[in-house]
Amino acid sequence: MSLDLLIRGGTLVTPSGPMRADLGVAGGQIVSLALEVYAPARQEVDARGLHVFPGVVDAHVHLNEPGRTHWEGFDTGTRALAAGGATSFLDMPLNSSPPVLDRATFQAKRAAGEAQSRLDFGLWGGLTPLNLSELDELAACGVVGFKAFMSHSGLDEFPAADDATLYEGMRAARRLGRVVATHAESDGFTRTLAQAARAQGRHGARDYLASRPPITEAEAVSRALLFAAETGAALHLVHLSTARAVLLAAEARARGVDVTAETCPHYLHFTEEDVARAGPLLKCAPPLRTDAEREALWAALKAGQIDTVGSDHSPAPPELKTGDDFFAVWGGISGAQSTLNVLLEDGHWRRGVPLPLLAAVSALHPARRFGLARKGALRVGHDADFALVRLDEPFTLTELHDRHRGNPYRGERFRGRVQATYLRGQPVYRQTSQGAWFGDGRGHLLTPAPLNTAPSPIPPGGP
Ligand SMILES: NC(=O)NC(NC(N)=O)C(=O)[O-]
Ligand SMILES: [Zn+2]
Ligand SMILES: [Zn+2]
Repeated sequence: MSLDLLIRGGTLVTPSGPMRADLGVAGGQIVSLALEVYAPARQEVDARGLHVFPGVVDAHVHLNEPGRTHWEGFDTGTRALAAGGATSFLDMPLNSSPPVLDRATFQAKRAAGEAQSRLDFGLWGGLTPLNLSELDELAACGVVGFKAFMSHSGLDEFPAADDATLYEGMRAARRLGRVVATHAESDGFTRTLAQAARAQGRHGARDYLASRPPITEAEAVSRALLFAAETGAALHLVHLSTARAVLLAAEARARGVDVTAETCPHYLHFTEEDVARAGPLLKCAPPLRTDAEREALWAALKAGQIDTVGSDHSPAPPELKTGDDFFAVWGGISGAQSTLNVLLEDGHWRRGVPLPLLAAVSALHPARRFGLARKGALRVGHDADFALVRLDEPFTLTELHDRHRGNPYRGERFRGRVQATYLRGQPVYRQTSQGAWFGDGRGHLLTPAPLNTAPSPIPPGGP
């Protein structure tokens, strides 16, 4: 067979460990994977000295198009993702305007993505008190799952799911074979604590952090787990910020609850000290935590208790990210480009996390969990989605491609630079001596295969 592309001599990061092998691509798919591939190829890439990672599948981004493209859109957002080694992503139903709550709003976002996205993308639908009757339609459209907020989302057009809505939504999701994702912070807790602080004129960064303590996450996670246990729904806990919450998920899973846990690069890289220093660029909800909490999250990840790492890339224009009232500035961190950088520098280099586990949380597990059958692994028959990475190359992250200049990772030092990213065998990003190069291909909408059960864990500590 003749190949379109041959990646020669790289170190492939496979679930069973790093492996020196050639990778042959035809028709956008991986067709051969062997110590030495002899077939003729239209193009050959010398990957000696490089690691070949499965393309990152970022299951949590907010690209906000249509309607708030000036916050972030498919074009700039997917440049950043591609430069960070991502090849597919799942876009949240907010903060695009209107949010994705029914067929018409799904179609509008789908059209925007098909016109502008450089990467393959799936879409989350919303689960709010406004659209319980639209979940069947959204499933028929091909959403990967339903996203609910258990506290205020920041936008009145996307109201939080009260208990009855969340419970009914889970029953529907179970019937429809889709995952429910929760932003799990207790509304009662956070609302009261925030009001008390503001009433006393306390509105600094530390006051904000103190208004969302770990118990607010643990309480909401427990409630979501109870509802998942009762309804049999598949639950995905997004952006867990504490090891306590991760442990609650692990215990529930041991009891047979179909639950997966996500954390984000910012909880693995920054701490509350950084929030006090960097200000609103590091405001998010749930907020950044202590150094000890960050270490506990890494331990949980190493132990296989964290299934996925998603960026929760959620930028806003600079005017919404400034101001003296920390409660009033927009919450959300720009991190689409740096997920793999954080996993490699903080995980591989500093804490000895095995590469297959890093590939699992960033690619294999999100692909499995959300039914993306041909994504997430370097495997014959899968889409030829991968990133070429020079693992030991130190660099300072200065060239960022997301919409706005404000990015908390700007100036951070990492080892493990992405040299090139390929989507279905086509280059979408390349690091050149003149800077970044981007291809002009467009991504496809990804719709989920019928729901898989929880991802098969990689043994802790690697194979
Ligand atoms: N509306 C948002 O983009 N919210 C996001 N913002 C954060 N995490 O601060 C989120 O995922 O909750
Ligand atoms: Zn959230
Ligand atoms: Zn989010």
